[in-house]
Amino acid sequence: METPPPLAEKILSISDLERSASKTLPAATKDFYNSGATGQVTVRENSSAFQKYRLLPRVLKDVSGINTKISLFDREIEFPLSVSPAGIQAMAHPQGELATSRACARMGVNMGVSSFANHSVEQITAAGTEVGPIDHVMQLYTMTDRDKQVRIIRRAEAAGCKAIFLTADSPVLGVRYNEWRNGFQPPDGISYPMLERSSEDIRKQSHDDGFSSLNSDSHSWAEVPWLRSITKMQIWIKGVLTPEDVETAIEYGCDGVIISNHGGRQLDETPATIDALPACAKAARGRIRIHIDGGIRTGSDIFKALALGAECCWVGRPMLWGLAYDGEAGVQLMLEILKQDFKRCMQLTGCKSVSEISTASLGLVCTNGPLARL
Ligand SMILES: Cc1cc2nc3c(=O)[nH]c(=O)nc-3n(C[C@H](O)[C@H](O)[C@H](O)COP(=O)(O)O)c2cc1C
Ligand SMILES: CC(C)CC(=O)C(=O)O
Repeated sequence: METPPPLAEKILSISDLERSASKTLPAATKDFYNSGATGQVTVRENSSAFQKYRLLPRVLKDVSGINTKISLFDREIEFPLSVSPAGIQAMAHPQGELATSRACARMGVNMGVSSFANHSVEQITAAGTEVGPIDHVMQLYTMTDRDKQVRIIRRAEAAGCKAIFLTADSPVLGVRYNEWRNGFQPPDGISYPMLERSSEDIRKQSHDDGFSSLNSDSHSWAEVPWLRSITKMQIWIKGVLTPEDVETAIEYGCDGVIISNHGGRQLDETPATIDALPACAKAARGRIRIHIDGGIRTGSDIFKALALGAECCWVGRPMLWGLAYDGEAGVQLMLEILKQDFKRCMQLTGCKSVSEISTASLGLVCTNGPLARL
């Protein structure tokens, strides 16, 4: 009898991908990837908050030849999405970040490289650029060892990264019951080349202690002028949720902010990023780039985020699910699903280019009453 093809299951959506990938992962890895902090309130709300909004299509509009592209780092990307920096991708697939980089390049989107990557920034950028045009950004934590931090910055710059994404929401790790219950540690053989940590070093400590020993809890906005003084790369702040911090990022001359709660993995019960976005975008008044991540799982989520003021969205877990499902091809499938879904959403709402997406296409669901226009 013929054996069925290995990937016979039809993956049509990111939830299909999540379901299928989660079955293939060891329990502690699945929990590490999928869970968040404390009561998981923000993890859940990041996705469910999108449901407050309804799409208001304009009909009988010619949507042949629509254009989903946006411009970022002086280049066009295929649609307003890129892959967030997320650590320890080799647990999902041995090729980890190399596979992600290739898939992003093939699909014409950009990628964030985590400080906790399992391949070096040089290997990751090379893997993508061999496939096609792609820009990378280097994610950075404020570290206790400043020399090591400078080495990461120099290496990222030499490898062609366009920006530093300074993660600002993590002076310490969030309260993650799953990691503590499971005694989470990356499996043997997995290293952090950017942090100059061998697998042996990593396995001497709990994940939480390992993080605290590398990262400083005495960070401040003074990081920004310090970074400016040592690099020409753009400086973005990742983890902003308030208009006040958008204003401060502008004062400090940052190039962009990512409206992010770290996928609900840091402080639980922060607002869903889609709920934090409108006030942040309003405060920005076009003076700084506003991007968003957290809970984005469909093309209409991307559409709603753009309508509410984001220039581009980023996804973390969907990439990890893609990797676990089928390595590079799985990440490509994830991006293909979101791209096609976003394109259909634009066509069905009557938007021919990304610049036409606005609150005119959104309504807000009210508990007792008609849909409110924004
Ligand atoms: C397993 C995992 C590891 C992550 N590692 C990092 C990291 O090293 N640095 C960082 O700034 N954010 C990290 N993040 C957060 C992502 O960059 C991003 O903010 C988040 O995943 C977006 O939410 P989503 O997963 O719902 O798309 C990580 C997220 C996950 C799920
Ligand atoms: C590998 C981790 C320390 C990265 C992180 O920021 C996270 O788990 O959310």
